[in-house]
Amino acid sequence: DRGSVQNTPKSYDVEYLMPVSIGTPSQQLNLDLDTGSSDLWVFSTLLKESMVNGQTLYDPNASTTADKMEGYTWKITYGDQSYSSGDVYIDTVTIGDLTVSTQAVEAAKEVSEEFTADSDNDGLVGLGFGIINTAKPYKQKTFFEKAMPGLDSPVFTADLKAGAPGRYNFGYIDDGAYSGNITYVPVNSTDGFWRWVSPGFQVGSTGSFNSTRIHGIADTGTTLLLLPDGVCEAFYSQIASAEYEPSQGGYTFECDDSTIPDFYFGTGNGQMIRIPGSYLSYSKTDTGSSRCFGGMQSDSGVGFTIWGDIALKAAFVVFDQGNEQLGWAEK
Ligand SMILES: O=C(CCCl)NNC1=[NH+]CCN1
Repeated sequence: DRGSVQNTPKSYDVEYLMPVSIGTPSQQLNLDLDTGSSDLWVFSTLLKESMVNGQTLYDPNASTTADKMEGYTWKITYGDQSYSSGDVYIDTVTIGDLTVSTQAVEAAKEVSEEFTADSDNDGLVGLGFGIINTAKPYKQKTFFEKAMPGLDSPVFTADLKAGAPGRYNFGYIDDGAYSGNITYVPVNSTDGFWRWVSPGFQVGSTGSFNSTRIHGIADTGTTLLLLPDGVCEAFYSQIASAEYEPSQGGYTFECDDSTIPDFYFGTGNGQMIRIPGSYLSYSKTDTGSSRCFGGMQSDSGVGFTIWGDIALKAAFVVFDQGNEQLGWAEK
Protein backbone atom coordinates (compact mmCIF):
# COMPACT_ATOMS: atom_id res chain seq x y z
CA ASP A 1 0.00 0.00 0.00
CA ARG A 2 1.12 3.64 -0.42
CA GLY A 3 -0.15 7.22 -0.07
CA SER A 4 0.66 10.71 -1.29
CA VAL A 5 -0.63 14.06 -0.08
CA GLN A 6 0.11 17.66 -0.98
CA ASN A 7 1.46 19.96 1.72
CA THR A 8 0.89 23.70 1.56
CA PRO A 9 3.06 26.29 3.29
CA LYS A 10 1.53 29.07 5.34
CA SER A 11 2.97 32.58 4.95
CA TYR A 12 6.76 32.78 5.46
CA ASP A 13 6.76 28.96 5.29
CA VAL A 14 6.15 29.07 9.08
CA GLU A 15 4.44 25.66 8.85
CA TYR A 16 3.15 23.23 6.23
CA LEU A 17 -0.42 21.88 6.36
CA MET A 18 -2.01 18.83 4.71
CA PRO A 19 -5.65 17.64 4.41
CA VAL A 20 -6.54 14.64 6.61
CA SER A 21 -9.89 12.78 6.72
CA ILE A 22 -11.11 11.45 10.06
CA GLY A 23 -14.19 9.41 10.94
CA THR A 24 -17.38 8.24 9.21
CA PRO A 25 -18.74 10.18 7.41
CA SER A 26 -15.30 11.73 6.92
CA GLN A 27 -14.40 15.03 8.56
CA GLN A 28 -11.57 16.83 6.73
CA LEU A 29 -9.08 18.81 8.83
CA ASN A 30 -5.85 20.59 7.83
CA LEU A 31 -3.06 19.18 10.00
CA ASP A 32 0.66 19.88 10.50
CA LEU A 33 2.85 16.79 9.96
CA ASP A 34 5.41 17.02 12.77
CA THR A 35 8.41 14.66 12.84
CA GLY A 36 9.44 16.33 16.14
CA SER A 37 6.57 14.82 18.15
CA SER A 38 4.43 11.65 18.20
CA ASP A 39 0.84 12.56 19.05
CA LEU A 40 -1.93 12.87 16.45
CA TRP A 41 -4.16 15.50 18.02
CA VAL A 42 -6.97 17.65 16.63
CA PHE A 43 -9.08 20.62 17.54
CA SER A 44 -12.39 19.14 18.70
CA THR A 45 -15.92 19.92 19.85
CA LEU A 46 -14.68 19.18 23.40
CA LEU A 47 -12.87 22.55 23.44
CA LYS A 48 -14.16 25.64 25.16
CA GLU A 49 -15.34 28.20 22.58
CA SER A 50 -12.78 30.70 23.86
CA MET A 51 -9.96 28.40 22.70
CA VAL A 52 -11.31 28.11 19.13
CA ASN A 53 -10.64 30.77 16.47
CA GLY A 54 -11.75 29.51 13.05
CA GLN A 55 -10.30 26.02 13.22
CA THR A 56 -12.28 23.00 11.93
CA LEU A 57 -13.35 20.83 14.88
CA TYR A 58 -13.36 17.03 14.97
CA ASP A 59 -16.68 15.88 16.42
CA PRO A 60 -16.37 12.28 17.63
CA ASN A 61 -20.11 12.17 18.32
CA ALA A 62 -20.72 12.72 14.59
CA SER A 63 -18.54 9.74 13.63
CA THR A 64 -20.13 6.28 13.63
CA THR A 65 -16.65 4.71 13.77
CA ALA A 66 -15.37 6.74 16.75
CA ASP A 67 -14.78 4.79 19.96
CA LYS A 68 -13.88 6.71 23.13
CA MET A 69 -10.91 5.18 25.00
CA GLU A 70 -12.41 5.51 28.47
CA GLY A 71 -9.95 6.68 31.10
CA TYR A 72 -7.33 7.73 28.56
CA THR A 73 -5.87 11.27 28.47
CA TRP A 74 -2.98 13.02 26.77
CA LYS A 75 -1.01 16.23 27.33
CA ILE A 76 1.91 17.50 25.24
CA THR A 77 4.30 20.46 25.50
CA TYR A 78 6.45 21.38 22.47
CA GLY A 79 9.94 22.81 22.20
CA ASP A 80 8.47 26.29 21.75
CA GLN A 81 6.45 25.83 24.99
CA SER A 82 3.11 25.61 23.19
CA TYR A 83 0.88 22.84 24.58
CA SER A 84 -2.40 20.94 24.24
CA SER A 85 -4.29 18.17 26.06
CA GLY A 86 -7.51 16.14 25.99
CA ASP A 87 -9.19 12.74 25.57
CA VAL A 88 -8.43 9.82 23.23
CA TYR A 89 -10.67 8.23 20.60
CA ILE A 90 -10.03 5.43 18.13
CA ASP A 91 -11.25 6.29 14.63
CA THR A 92 -10.40 5.84 10.97
CA VAL A 93 -7.82 8.27 9.56
CA THR A 94 -6.93 8.74 5.88
CA ILE A 95 -3.96 10.75 4.61
CA GLY A 96 -3.37 10.84 0.85
CA ASP A 97 -5.49 7.72 0.13
CA LEU A 98 -3.68 5.77 2.86
CA THR A 99 -6.13 4.64 5.57
CA VAL A 100 -5.49 3.46 9.12
CA SER A 101 -8.79 2.13 10.45
CA THR A 102 -7.94 2.08 14.17
CA GLN A 103 -5.84 5.20 14.75
CA ALA A 104 -5.66 6.90 18.15
CA VAL A 105 -7.12 10.36 17.53
CA GLU A 106 -6.37 12.68 20.44
CA ALA A 107 -9.25 15.14 20.76
CA ALA A 108 -8.21 18.44 22.35
CA LYS A 109 -10.03 19.79 25.39
CA GLU A 110 -7.38 22.48 25.97
CA VAL A 111 -4.87 24.25 23.70
CA SER A 112 -2.38 27.06 24.38
CA GLU A 113 -2.80 30.51 22.88
CA GLU A 114 -0.30 29.81 20.08
CA PHE A 115 -2.61 27.12 18.70
CA THR A 116 -5.77 29.19 19.23
CA ALA A 117 -4.16 32.08 17.31
CA ASP A 118 -3.22 29.83 14.35
CA SER A 119 -6.66 29.62 12.71
CA ASP A 120 -5.49 27.55 9.71
CA ASN A 121 -4.00 24.76 11.84
CA ASP A 122 -6.53 22.14 13.01
CA GLY A 123 -3.95 19.97 14.79
CA LEU A 124 -0.80 17.90 14.38
CA VAL A 125 0.15 14.48 13.02
CA GLY A 126 3.21 13.52 15.05
CA LEU A 127 5.50 11.24 13.04
CA GLY A 128 8.32 10.93 15.52
CA PHE A 129 8.70 7.56 17.24
CA GLY A 130 5.78 6.24 19.34
CA ILE A 131 7.96 5.93 22.44
CA ILE A 132 7.29 9.63 23.17
CA ASN A 133 3.52 9.54 22.57
CA THR A 134 1.90 11.20 25.61
CA ALA A 135 -1.33 9.15 25.92
CA LYS A 136 -1.92 7.58 29.35
CA PRO A 137 -2.34 4.95 30.81
CA TYR A 138 -0.81 3.43 27.65
CA LYS A 139 1.02 5.29 24.85
CA GLN A 140 -0.40 5.05 21.34
CA LYS A 141 1.26 4.27 18.00
CA THR A 142 1.76 6.99 15.40
CA PHE A 143 -0.17 6.96 12.13
CA PHE A 144 2.97 5.78 10.35
CA GLU A 145 3.66 2.97 12.81
CA LYS A 146 0.08 1.73 12.33
CA ALA A 147 0.35 1.95 8.52
CA MET A 148 3.93 0.66 8.17
CA PRO A 149 3.27 -3.10 8.06
CA GLY A 150 1.00 -2.65 5.03
CA LEU A 151 3.27 -0.32 3.08
CA ASP A 152 5.32 -1.29 0.00
CA SER A 153 8.37 0.14 1.80
CA PRO A 154 8.69 1.24 5.49
CA VAL A 155 9.41 4.87 4.61
CA PHE A 156 7.77 8.24 4.29
CA THR A 157 9.30 11.18 2.45
CA ALA A 158 9.12 14.95 2.92
CA ASP A 159 9.40 17.31 -0.02
CA LEU A 160 8.87 20.79 1.41
CA LYS A 161 9.23 23.76 -0.93
CA ALA A 162 9.91 27.45 -0.42
CA GLY A 163 6.64 29.32 -0.91
CA ALA A 164 5.02 26.55 -2.93
CA PRO A 165 3.11 23.30 -2.32
CA GLY A 166 5.14 20.11 -1.94
CA ARG A 167 4.34 16.50 -1.05
CA TYR A 168 4.51 13.92 1.69
CA ASN A 169 4.63 10.35 0.33
CA PHE A 170 4.04 7.20 2.35
CA GLY A 171 5.41 3.74 1.49
CA TYR A 172 7.54 4.60 -1.52
CA ILE A 173 10.26 6.85 -2.90
CA ASP A 174 9.42 9.01 -5.92
CA ASP A 175 12.66 8.94 -7.93
CA GLY A 176 11.42 11.92 -9.94
CA ALA A 177 11.30 14.13 -6.85
CA TYR A 178 15.07 14.50 -6.29
CA SER A 179 18.34 14.86 -8.16
CA GLY A 180 21.59 12.92 -7.75
CA ASN A 181 21.82 10.25 -5.07
CA ILE A 182 20.14 9.81 -1.69
CA THR A 183 22.72 9.64 1.12
CA TYR A 184 21.51 7.59 4.08
CA VAL A 185 22.62 8.31 7.65
CA PRO A 186 21.80 6.27 10.79
CA VAL A 187 19.11 7.54 13.18
CA ASN A 188 19.13 7.22 16.97
CA SER A 189 15.46 6.97 17.99
CA THR A 190 16.13 6.50 21.73
CA ASP A 191 14.57 9.84 22.66
CA GLY A 192 11.79 9.47 20.09
CA PHE A 193 13.24 11.91 17.54
CA TRP A 194 14.78 11.51 14.10
CA ARG A 195 18.22 12.21 15.55
CA TRP A 196 21.27 12.02 13.26
CA VAL A 197 24.85 13.33 13.01
CA SER A 198 25.96 15.76 10.33
CA PRO A 199 29.73 15.55 9.65
CA GLY A 200 30.05 19.33 9.29
CA PHE A 201 29.19 22.49 7.46
CA GLN A 202 30.44 25.14 5.05
CA VAL A 203 29.57 28.84 4.84
CA GLY A 204 29.39 30.10 1.26
CA SER A 205 30.42 28.34 -1.94
CA THR A 206 34.06 29.33 -1.44
CA GLY A 207 34.23 28.66 2.32
CA SER A 208 36.21 25.80 3.82
CA PHE A 209 34.41 22.69 5.07
CA ASN A 210 34.31 22.70 8.87
CA SER A 211 34.48 19.09 10.09
CA THR A 212 32.67 19.62 13.36
CA ARG A 213 29.99 16.97 13.92
CA ILE A 214 26.50 18.34 14.56
CA HIS A 215 24.04 16.12 16.49
CA GLY A 216 20.45 17.14 15.79
CA ILE A 217 16.92 16.16 14.84
CA ALA A 218 15.06 16.42 11.53
CA ASP A 219 11.88 18.25 12.55
CA THR A 220 9.16 19.26 10.09
CA GLY A 221 7.28 20.87 13.00
CA THR A 222 9.94 23.52 13.69
CA THR A 223 10.16 26.48 11.33
CA LEU A 224 13.74 27.62 11.75
CA LEU A 225 17.21 26.09 11.64
CA LEU A 226 18.53 25.95 15.23
CA LEU A 227 22.28 25.25 15.30
CA PRO A 228 25.13 25.37 17.85
CA ASP A 229 26.45 28.84 18.70
CA GLY A 230 29.80 28.22 16.98
CA VAL A 231 28.08 27.44 13.70
CA CYS A 232 25.85 30.52 13.96
CA GLU A 233 28.88 32.70 14.67
CA ALA A 234 30.71 31.30 11.64
CA PHE A 235 27.69 32.04 9.43
CA TYR A 236 26.79 35.50 10.71
CA SER A 237 30.43 36.66 10.70
CA GLN A 238 30.08 36.61 6.89
CA ILE A 239 27.12 39.01 6.85
CA ALA A 240 28.28 42.62 7.12
CA SER A 241 25.20 44.00 8.89
CA ALA A 242 24.48 40.98 11.13
CA GLU A 243 24.30 41.26 14.88
CA TYR A 244 22.82 39.36 17.79
CA GLU A 245 19.86 41.39 19.10
CA PRO A 246 18.66 40.04 22.48
CA SER A 247 15.64 42.36 22.22
CA GLN A 248 14.61 40.56 19.02
CA GLY A 249 15.55 37.17 20.47
CA GLY A 250 18.28 36.35 17.98
CA TYR A 251 20.46 37.27 15.04
CA THR A 252 19.22 39.98 12.67
CA PHE A 253 20.66 41.77 9.66
CA GLU A 254 19.67 44.46 7.13
CA CYS A 255 17.08 42.86 4.82
CA ASP A 256 18.82 44.36 1.78
CA ASP A 257 22.22 43.00 2.86
CA SER A 258 23.39 41.32 -0.29
CA THR A 259 26.13 39.32 1.44
CA ILE A 260 23.91 36.55 2.84
CA PRO A 261 25.88 33.41 1.93
CA ASP A 262 24.52 29.97 1.15
CA PHE A 263 24.90 27.44 3.98
CA TYR A 264 25.93 23.85 3.26
CA PHE A 265 25.53 20.95 5.68
CA GLY A 266 27.20 17.59 5.31
CA THR A 267 25.05 14.46 5.28
CA GLY A 268 27.66 11.75 4.75
CA ASN A 269 30.20 10.32 2.30
CA GLY A 270 31.04 13.73 0.92
CA GLN A 271 27.51 14.85 0.12
CA MET A 272 26.37 18.34 1.19
CA ILE A 273 22.94 19.96 1.04
CA ARG A 274 22.96 23.62 -0.05
CA ILE A 275 20.56 25.98 1.72
CA PRO A 276 20.26 29.10 -0.47
CA GLY A 277 21.02 32.37 1.32
CA SER A 278 17.49 33.52 0.44
CA TYR A 279 16.04 30.81 2.72
CA LEU A 280 18.13 32.19 5.59
CA SER A 281 16.41 35.57 5.72
CA TYR A 282 13.24 34.78 7.60
CA SER A 283 11.10 37.89 8.02
CA LYS A 284 11.19 41.57 8.91
CA THR A 285 11.80 42.01 12.63
CA ASP A 286 8.93 44.53 12.85
CA THR A 287 6.59 46.10 10.32
CA GLY A 288 8.46 48.81 8.47
CA SER A 289 11.82 47.76 9.89
CA SER A 290 14.82 47.52 7.58
CA ARG A 291 16.14 44.58 9.57
CA CYS A 292 15.31 40.92 9.05
CA PHE A 293 15.30 38.01 11.49
CA GLY A 294 17.72 35.26 10.53
CA GLY A 295 16.43 31.81 9.53
CA MET A 296 19.39 30.30 11.40
CA GLN A 297 19.36 30.85 15.15
CA SER A 298 21.13 29.41 18.18
CA ASP A 299 19.97 26.03 19.56
CA SER A 300 21.03 26.99 23.10
CA GLY A 301 17.43 27.80 24.09
CA VAL A 302 16.06 24.37 23.18
CA GLY A 303 19.13 22.34 24.16
CA PHE A 304 19.78 20.48 20.93
CA THR A 305 20.13 21.19 17.24
CA ILE A 306 16.96 21.23 15.17
CA TRP A 307 17.01 20.90 11.37
CA GLY A 308 13.67 22.61 10.86
CA ASP A 309 11.75 23.55 7.73
CA ILE A 310 14.39 26.02 6.52
CA ALA A 311 16.85 23.13 6.13
CA LEU A 312 14.31 20.47 5.08
CA LYS A 313 12.92 22.59 2.23
CA ALA A 314 16.38 22.55 0.64
CA ALA A 315 16.27 18.74 0.35
CA PHE A 316 14.26 15.63 -0.43
CA VAL A 317 14.20 13.74 2.88
CA VAL A 318 13.49 10.02 3.41
CA PHE A 319 12.29 9.09 6.90
CA ASP A 320 13.06 5.35 6.85
CA GLN A 321 11.51 3.97 10.04
CA GLY A 322 11.98 0.35 8.89
CA ASN A 323 15.77 0.72 8.87
CA GLU A 324 16.07 3.63 11.36
CA GLN A 325 17.85 5.88 8.92
CA LEU A 326 17.38 9.26 7.20
CA GLY A 327 17.98 9.78 3.50
CA TRP A 328 19.08 13.17 2.15
CA ALA A 329 19.07 14.26 -1.49
CA GLU A 330 19.30 17.54 -3.37
CA LYS A 331 16.36 18.41 -5.62
O1 LIG B 1 8.42 20.54 19.61
C1 LIG B 1 9.24 20.48 18.72
C2 LIG B 1 10.72 20.53 19.03
C3 LIG B 1 11.11 19.15 19.44
CL1 LIG B 1 12.48 19.26 20.43
N1 LIG B 1 8.94 20.30 17.39
N2 LIG B 1 7.64 20.20 17.02
C4 LIG B 1 6.81 21.25 17.22
N3 LIG B 1 5.47 21.13 17.11
C5 LIG B 1 4.80 22.35 17.39
C6 LIG B 1 5.94 23.30 17.69
N4 LIG B 1 7.14 22.50 17.54
